[in-house]
Amino acid sequence: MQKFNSSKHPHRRYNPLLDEWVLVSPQRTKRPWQGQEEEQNIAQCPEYDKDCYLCPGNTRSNGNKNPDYEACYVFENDFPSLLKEELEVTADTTSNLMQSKPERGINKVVCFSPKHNLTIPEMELSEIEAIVKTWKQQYLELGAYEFINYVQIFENKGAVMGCSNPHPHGQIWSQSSIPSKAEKTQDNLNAYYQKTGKSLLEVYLDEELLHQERIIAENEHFVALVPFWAIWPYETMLISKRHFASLADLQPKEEKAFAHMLKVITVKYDNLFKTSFPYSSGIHQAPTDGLPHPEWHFHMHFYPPLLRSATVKKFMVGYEMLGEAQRDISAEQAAKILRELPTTHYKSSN
Ligand SMILES: O=C1CCN([C@@H]2O[C@H](COP(=O)(O)O)[C@@H](O)[C@H]2O)C(=O)N1
Repeated sequence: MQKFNSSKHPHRRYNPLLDEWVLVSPQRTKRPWQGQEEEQNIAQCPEYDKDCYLCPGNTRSNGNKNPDYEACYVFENDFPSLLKEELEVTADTTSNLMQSKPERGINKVVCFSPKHNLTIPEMELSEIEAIVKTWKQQYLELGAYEFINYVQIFENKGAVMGCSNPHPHGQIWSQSSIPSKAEKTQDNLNAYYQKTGKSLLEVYLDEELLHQERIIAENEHFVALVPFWAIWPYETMLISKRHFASLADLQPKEEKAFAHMLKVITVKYDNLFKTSFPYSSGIHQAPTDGLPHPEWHFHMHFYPPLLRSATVKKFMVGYEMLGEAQRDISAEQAAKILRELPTTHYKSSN
């Protein structure tokens, strides 16, 4: 019988944050591709677009006017997925199998820069630090509402991610409940913490730093890596070295280090296929329910769709919808490729 080799043979990996498995098939990376190719959106954007709803001084689609902002600009989403108003709940008529409940929340749009054509990897560190400070301020402000118990900060970047506008921006959806993925993460972090008195991600990070094979970059306060259980080909995580629960605890030096690591990972991403690299990214951190959350360990996920070029993306369909997530290229191979990419943006002159 042949000896199992994880870089050659199919195997499943366990994700302790979501209590799920992923199928890894490293032997499939050579299969030919005659499927869909996403045409590359290489149209060069101007620094200001008079028709852009997010550009400074422009009027948004519902008539609200943006100020001539010079750094980050935050406004309440004109088409929110959640509403602030409290609703009177009538008697519950559904069965146990059909449960539903009203959900309140506040949606914000965060414009990262007044420049329509700037992206995070092309920003100065000071501009990225301004985004981090804005995220922290929004987390504190939204978390202070008594009916807001969870704040999801995220960015959909690139048309292929359904992003409706190339202007650099992200969103914040804050709400009364803890949404499913954050709740599953919290349950698993808490189970580990109750059992060991330790932070699952702190112990995990120590092991990864020992192995080094999935590490992409590190600075004094943060590590960028491809998680052992990664699903998307170039999925990564930014994990704080210190065990703290949320942006509320981020110290000034950590703010700078977080901004630096955001720059490093997004520059490497753009350098991978020499294109503006699409992704959905988001921060997972403690709820704002006023309870102590010693189990939470601040971290950020990057879920990029591209598979092997600027125009070939991974699809989570078929077996992944019915069985479980599956990937070809291994986490170790993806980490090595990202680790070896330069931290100078391919478009920069210097
Ligand atoms: O005039 C506008 C246009 C877009 N928006 C909001 O901006 C958000 C754009 O974010 P995405 O491109 O990631 O979908 C989207 O949620 C949309 O509702 C406004 O609030 N006002």
